[in-house]
Amino acid sequence: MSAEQPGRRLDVGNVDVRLGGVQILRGVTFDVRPGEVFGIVGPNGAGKTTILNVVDGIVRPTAGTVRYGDVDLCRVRPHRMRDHGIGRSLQSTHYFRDLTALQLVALGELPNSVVGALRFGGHRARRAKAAARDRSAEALRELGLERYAHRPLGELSSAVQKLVDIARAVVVGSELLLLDEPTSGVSGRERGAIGEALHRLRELGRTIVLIDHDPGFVTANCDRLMAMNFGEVLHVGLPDEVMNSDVVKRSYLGEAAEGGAGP
Ligand SMILES: Nc1ncnc2c1ncn2[C@@H]1O[C@H](COP(=O)(O)OP(=O)(O)OP(=O)(O)O)[C@@H](O)[C@H]1O
Repeated sequence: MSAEQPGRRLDVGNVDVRLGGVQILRGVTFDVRPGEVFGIVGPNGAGKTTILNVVDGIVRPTAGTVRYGDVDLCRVRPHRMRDHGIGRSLQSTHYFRDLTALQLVALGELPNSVVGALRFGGHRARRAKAAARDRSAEALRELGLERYAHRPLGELSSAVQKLVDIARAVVVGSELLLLDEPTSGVSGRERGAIGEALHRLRELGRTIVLIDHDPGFVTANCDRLMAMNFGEVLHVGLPDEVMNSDVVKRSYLGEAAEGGAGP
């Protein structure tokens, strides 16, 4: 990407994580610039999801720093990340198949609706609920999904279900979106729709950190990539540079480095 957009930068510095006596992350350092799509790649168990868990406060680092602009995210509780503009997609929407697209997106507004009802009751609670509904409909529109608003998720294609959940993440966090495998379970043909949505979100000034296993998808849709293995960063840089670096080919692509198939 060229000149940096205005906005907040995510800075992860020297993060270690130990869980159950096992070292999961070691010295992980990277930054995500405002308005960029930043991809994290690596084999199963490399520590990718743990990084998203550290950023949104579900896992606390045993050492290191995580800052978003001037906010120390290590001091923010997970349910307060929304106050700092941070939203996250679900790995699967399977348990919500009976909800309509609009209802799933509105789950992102639930804390505001519930707080409104408990605090104010009656008329103001109804207003808070209507505002939540409007905001959810707007997030669906932002991703061109308004025609699915009243359809149950279970009737929609995997790609559209993923996009609806990304719209829910947008409702939760308006600035920084953490997307865990947005193309998993989505056919190659439909992945283009996910890529287009990422570009649209970026045009609207949102910053995206995503994990994905599809080298073609991340190369086509990310501004920069970070490759990991065994809880450590192997390489951060432009997609082609990372995917073609010797250390990544050896550690991540495995056989591909010797002329075989990739993951
Ligand atoms: N709560 C936990 N307690 C102990 N070990 C854990 C815990 N959570 C994750 N791990 C281990 O940490 C390592 C990294 O897991 P993580 O889910 O971050 O990897 P990943 O790169 O996202 O993998 P995948 O691509 O399969 O989702 C794995 O070996 C995993 O078994």
